Amino acid sequence: TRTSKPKRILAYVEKHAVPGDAESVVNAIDAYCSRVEWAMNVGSDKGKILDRVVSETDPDTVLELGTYCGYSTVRIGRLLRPEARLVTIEMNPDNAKIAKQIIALAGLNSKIEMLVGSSSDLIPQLKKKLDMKTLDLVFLDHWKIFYLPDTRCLEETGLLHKGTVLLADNVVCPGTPEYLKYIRNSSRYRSEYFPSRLEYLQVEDGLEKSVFLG
Ligand SMILES: COCc1ccccc1-c1cc(O)c2[nH]cnc(=O)c2c1
Ligand SMILES: [Mg+2]
Repeated sequence: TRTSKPKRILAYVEKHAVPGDAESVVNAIDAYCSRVEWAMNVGSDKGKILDRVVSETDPDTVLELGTYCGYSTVRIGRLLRPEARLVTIEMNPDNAKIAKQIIALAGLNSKIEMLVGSSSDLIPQLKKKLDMKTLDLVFLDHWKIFYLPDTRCLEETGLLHKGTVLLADNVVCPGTPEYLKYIRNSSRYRSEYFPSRLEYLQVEDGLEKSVFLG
């Protein structure tokens, strides 16, 4: 097929964003997806909550699960200090190709590394592959059935430290019942739900913030 939704989003960003201006990239994607065609970016309402959590955490190391077109990758990356690092994992190579171009256009290549593959395969390799000591922030925004197994894997690979923040998108819509049940009942986390709206729509959704207690 000639174009795909991610390709149409990239074309719109190339036309309307200012190269090197991450904010203009975020605004261009929101303009396109609110006016032309819906896409599963975290969006601006939940994005403002994401911004606040990122700023309060002020992380040196961030892991994003689920890149899609790179909207939240850029949204997070624009708030990071120059020496901070964000690793984002995307399993769809076509999406990864588009996201790489959107991240480059935002001028964030120096802070962001994209890995293409399954999170379950790549998480165990993070420690040695990227000399990842531990993660300060994890943004879960990929397939909902992977939230819990990937969280268990992060625990077991020693990538979480006392105070690591897990922030999960879509805990209401489409919903992540197993993940919520685990994280809210575990004595190893302190969780808080931030109600919001599904991106570009009036449907309820929200973010679950969970602090690892060690
Ligand atoms: C493909 O379903 C799209 C959809 C349809 C209806 C409601 C929600 C969603 C949705 C919203 C999101 O923010 C998402 N974030 C990450 N991975 C997703 O699969 C995802 C799905
Ligand atoms: Mg999402």
